[in-house]
Amino acid sequence: MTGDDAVIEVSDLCKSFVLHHQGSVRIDVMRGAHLSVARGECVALAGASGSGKSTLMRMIQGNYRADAGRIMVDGTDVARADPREILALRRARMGYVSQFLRVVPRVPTRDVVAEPLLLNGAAPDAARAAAEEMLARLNIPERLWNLSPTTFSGGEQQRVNIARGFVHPYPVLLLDEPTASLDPVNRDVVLDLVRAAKARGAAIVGIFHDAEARAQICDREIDVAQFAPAA
Ligand SMILES: Nc1ncnc2c1ncn2[C@@H]1O[C@H](COP(=O)(O)OP(=O)(O)OP(=O)(O)O)[C@@H](O)[C@H]1O
Repeated sequence: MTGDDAVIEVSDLCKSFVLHHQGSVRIDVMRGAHLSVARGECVALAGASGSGKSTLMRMIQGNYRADAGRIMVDGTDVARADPREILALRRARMGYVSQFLRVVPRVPTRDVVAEPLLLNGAAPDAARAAAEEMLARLNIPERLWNLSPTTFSGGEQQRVNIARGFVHPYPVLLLDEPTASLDPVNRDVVLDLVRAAKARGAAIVGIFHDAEARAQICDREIDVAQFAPAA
């Protein structure tokens, strides 16, 4: 694949952490990391625990700052973008699904899921209807839709997160263990959502400890350990 058709293009990426409260110890996590993801492709970040999968994903998301290198995401260099540009990218073009739900307390589940559509200009009725369809698809009982998801079970919260991540057609999706706490039925729903996102052209980067899920939906695996400075 050439860089021209890549939606995500990471190059020469370096990251170390300095532990200021522990004698300023420096941990070099990666040097010269690179990654290319095209439209419609799902790439898994693989590698042993501690090799830097989450760190790389958080840098693509703009949560961790890169020490050097480029992180092009749908035309924006996240490594150099200011916070406003990163927020704009996340709002319209880069969805993120983690295992854990973080929401404003007391907002009903239906509104939590509709929010990405409303932020992107959808009409309230259409956004609510799309949110309900997604919640039904992910088997969240209708009696829960008016409640805040803060008291939901781990698997329910994860499904609300997934509904929120897939309700808007983001061209880029970052998935951090999206099937971790799910039963087989809901896991298959999520795998179908990923397949549909690929079919509409989304570029996806994911961390999947579930090897079978990874085999079903990922086109390639990148072993992040190859970017370790000592390697
Ligand atoms: N915020 C942080 N501050 C300091 N060190 C960090 C931070 N985040 C990650 N690290 C270090 O960076 C290295 C890579 O961690 P990371 O969480 O990216 O690995 P991982 O491959 O995702 O691991 P796992 O599969 O166990 O989740 C580890 O040595 C970790 O201690």
